[in-house]
Amino acid sequence: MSTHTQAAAAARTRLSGLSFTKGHGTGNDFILVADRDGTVDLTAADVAAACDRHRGIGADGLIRAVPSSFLPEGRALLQQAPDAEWFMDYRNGDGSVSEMCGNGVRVFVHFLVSHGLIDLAEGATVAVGTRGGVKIVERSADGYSVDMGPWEFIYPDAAAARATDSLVEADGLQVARPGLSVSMGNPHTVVALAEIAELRATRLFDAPSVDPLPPNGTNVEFVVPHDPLMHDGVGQVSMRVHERGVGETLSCGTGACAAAVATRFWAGEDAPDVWSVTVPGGVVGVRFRLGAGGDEHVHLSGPAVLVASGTFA
Ligand SMILES: N[C@@H](CCC[C@H](N)C(=O)O)C(=O)O
Repeated sequence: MSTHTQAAAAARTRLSGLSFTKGHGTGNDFILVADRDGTVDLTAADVAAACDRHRGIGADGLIRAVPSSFLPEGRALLQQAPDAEWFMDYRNGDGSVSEMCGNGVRVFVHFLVSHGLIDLAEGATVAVGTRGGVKIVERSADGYSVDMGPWEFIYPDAAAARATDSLVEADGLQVARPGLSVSMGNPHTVVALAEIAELRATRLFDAPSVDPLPPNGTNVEFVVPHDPLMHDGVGQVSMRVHERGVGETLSCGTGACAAAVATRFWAGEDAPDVWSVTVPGGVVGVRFRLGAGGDEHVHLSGPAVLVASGTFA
């Protein structure tokens, strides 16, 4: 047996008997595991085996729902937000950790509600602990809306000078394109393309090359601003994404936020504060609003769907 096969077999043994639920937000899919007493210890190999689309359940990522009090980073968050009872322990499909997942946090809250772990009426909010800080999630009539907090440029000096911060190459694109790197807690590099045909022709099986690569790697979004850019006062973009630690996904919530940040920046002063981002798996909404501290927050809205529950054999 190869080393890889042995590691996968060992991971399957460790996962055996674990209950899970499968869910998605606009096609960005997750395995969700409830860990009420903080005893589920998953290695990167376990997560990769579970997310394997041929030999596992298959998913873009795995989310462990664990009381914040069981994790050092959760306990630190509880000091400032004692109501952030549950922590979203998010891992990418390759087992790596990310700071934040915008689609995942909606599906996470829907999982908590559906499993009776929290009560959340329509219009009510819940505080969720994440590695990217506490996020406030509101239940709406058709999904959830998340206050993702403030955004930042990863290279603020380049953005202030309206200079290119990186060059991005991908299969199917003839020449390297300028990228704008935005942090939503996790890193993103956004590239504008002129036409939908170009977006379709871009091949995202392999990771695009980004030079320079932000210090912790990056998720790469290719966006096409619609023409006209606005419809009924709402900015419109189409997007495809190659996610760090995953590959191409049908949707990325933090990526949609970064795409709206970048397109609004490129569009200038008259650009709207409300955006509709079309991804291969559906449509998510992005809205910019002032937070209580006077800084600008990004709000992400979209659906959350649970499709099946089971137990690892
Ligand atoms: N799909 C997610 C983002 C998941 C994390 C990302 N791959 C990273 O490594 O930062 C989303 O909906 O935001």
